[in-house]
Amino acid sequence: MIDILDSFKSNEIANECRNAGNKFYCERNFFDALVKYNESLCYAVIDSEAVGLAYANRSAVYFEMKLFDKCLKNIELAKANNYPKKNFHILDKRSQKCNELKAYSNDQERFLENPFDFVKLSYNENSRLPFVVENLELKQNDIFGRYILAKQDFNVGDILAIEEPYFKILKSDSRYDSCQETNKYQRCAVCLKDNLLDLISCSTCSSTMYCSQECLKYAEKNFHNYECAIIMILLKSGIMQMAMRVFFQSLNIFDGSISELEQFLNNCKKSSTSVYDFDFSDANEKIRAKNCLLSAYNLTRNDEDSQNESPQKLFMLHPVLAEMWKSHTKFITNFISRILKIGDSNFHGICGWSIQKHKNVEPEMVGIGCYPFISLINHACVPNVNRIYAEGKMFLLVERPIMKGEQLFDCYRTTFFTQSKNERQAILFESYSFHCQCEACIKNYPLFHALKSFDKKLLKYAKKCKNDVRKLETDEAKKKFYEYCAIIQEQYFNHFPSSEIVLFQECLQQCISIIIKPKLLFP
Ligand SMILES: C[S@@+](CC[C@H](N)C(=O)[O-])C[C@H]1O[C@@H](n2cnc3c(N)ncnc32)[C@H](O)[C@@H]1O
Repeated sequence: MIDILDSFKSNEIANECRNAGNKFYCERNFFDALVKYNESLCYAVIDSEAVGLAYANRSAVYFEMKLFDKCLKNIELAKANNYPKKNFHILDKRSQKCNELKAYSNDQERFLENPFDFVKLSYNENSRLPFVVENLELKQNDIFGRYILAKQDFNVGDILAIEEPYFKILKSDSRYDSCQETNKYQRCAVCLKDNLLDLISCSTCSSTMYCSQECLKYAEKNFHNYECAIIMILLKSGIMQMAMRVFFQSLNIFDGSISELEQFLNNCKKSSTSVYDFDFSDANEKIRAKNCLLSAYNLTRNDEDSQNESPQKLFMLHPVLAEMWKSHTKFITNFISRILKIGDSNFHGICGWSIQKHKNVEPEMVGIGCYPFISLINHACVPNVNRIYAEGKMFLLVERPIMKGEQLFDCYRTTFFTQSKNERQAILFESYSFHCQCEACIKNYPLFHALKSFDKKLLKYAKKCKNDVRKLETDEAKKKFYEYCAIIQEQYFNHFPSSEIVLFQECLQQCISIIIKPKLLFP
């Protein structure tokens, strides 16, 4: 059973974690050392020596990693946070060495590339939705519900949207596939970035860290004011954690007034409200928050299987929430139940790349997010766009040519060349209650091994590219990305589906992974 008290500070645990970190440090396992030092920092009682010791030990790792600015910053933090004065000379010596070496080396900086220097919208932005290109429009029909239509031709490699979720949570629950229990000590609870593990702790609980004072203040204002006291239970509550986050953030838009939140939602009952009804270029934070709430609250949901878990137990753990529950039981029950139903078909797992060397091979699950624009895109087993995550944002990459008047389709779970039509139809119906009628399902496209080839020489080249692509350096991957886009664009109209095109599409995805992956890795 999870104990709510487990989430509070304890110098005994802080010391244990620091000792465990020291063992990793001696083995030069710097990643695990930093994770343990972060855990130690999180458990350390505010204003105690344990806080300073955790920062000091982190500075030692950054020194070894030649991350001199981070080392110096952590030395300052150690000194400002009760590191024993009698040992200041150790930090002063490290600081001096750091400054000497720093003058000769800016080696590490070249690894800190921002993926969004490469990943940019390919066309003018929509003036009201600055994260989406302008020549797309929202439509609706009986088969698909809402859908997104292209108002111009788009080419392979184009980027049509870069969406950042307003509602998102960091997951630290290993019951989820590839999600690490220690994520809470590896990533910022607000922006989900790792900041090379240079995180600061919540001053009250022992399970929440941030990459900056800005993120810490944002959390305290927007959700952590409620979450802090019940964080251990929330972290283990599965998708309920996300529903509760949406509730807390929504409540804080109205400065904690549940009556105002209820009234606001009652006044905006129009069920078809989508991102296209709002102006997201408005810089006013409150207006943006209300727009995000309404565009998430009106995402499609399947009301058929109605019974969801009640959040009552969670509300009873917190005096302010317990009062709210008593006065607004029906509203809260309906709100949480609606978010859970919306989540079933709309929330996306957020993937990220570990900065630990041996774990940087496959993306890991980092969190859950709500992306109200990307959620308007329907499924096809033969998609024309691909959803890709980088630094908590999701971008839409065109992976086969899209003609003016065509609908955008992404792939929810099943692609035509890896699963048979029957399998795909069963999975989609069970998870989303629709019968897929995409071109792959109607024309019964073959599985990969049965796909036709149209040019033996090109097929040989595609296989070689597929083999070599993982080993590319970032600059080579950027060049190859454009080469593969051009091949797919040129061959698509006469030769899709074919082995060559599917292989080049896979190469394209690999190139993007190489471009967006962190380069500075910890042993
Ligand atoms: C993420 S939403 C997509 C946008 C949705 N059409 C809307 O109106 O908001 C997912 C839901 O859209 C519908 N959907 C998605 N792909 C579909 C398809 N290929 N055929 C029919 N319905 C589809 C299903 O109801 C599914 O649960």
